[in-house]
Amino acid sequence: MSNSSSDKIYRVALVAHDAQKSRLVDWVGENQDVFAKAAIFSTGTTGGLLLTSYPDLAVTPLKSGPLGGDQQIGALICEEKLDALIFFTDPLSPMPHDVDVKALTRLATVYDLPSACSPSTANLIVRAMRDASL
Ligand SMILES: O=C(CO)COP(=O)(O)O
Repeated sequence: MSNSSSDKIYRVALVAHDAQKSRLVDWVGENQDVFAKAAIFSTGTTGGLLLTSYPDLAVTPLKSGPLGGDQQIGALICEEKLDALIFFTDPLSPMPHDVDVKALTRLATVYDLPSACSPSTANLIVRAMRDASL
C-alpha cells in the first residue's frame, strides 16, 4: 500500500497529550481502515508514536506541541488544508503551552472544522468518514 499523502481521501490532524497518547494510538489501530485512506498530520511526539506503531500510515510529524506543533496545525486549519482535528487532550494536567492548545481548538471552531477532544466524539467523526467513503 502506498503511504504518500497525494492519493489520500482525507486530511486529518491527530494529536494527543502525554496522558492520552496510548489511548490515541490504540484508537487509531481500531480505525486503521479509515486512516489508511488519510493524510495524517501530527504534532511531533504523537506522530513519531503513530509511525512506530503503524509504519504504513501516511503520517507527517510536525514540531512537538510545546515547540509550535499546535500552531502549525492551526495554520493548516486557517489554510483549509484539514478535514478533521482529533485531539485527545488531558483535561487534568496544567500545560506550559496552554495558550497554544486553546488557540488550536479555537481555530477549529472558527473554521467549523469537525473536531473531537475525546474518543466518543472522535468515533462519530470517523464513522462519518467511513460512511462517506463507501
Ligand atoms: O502537546 C501536544 C499538543 O498540545 C502534543 O505534542 P506532542 O505530540 O509533540 O507531544
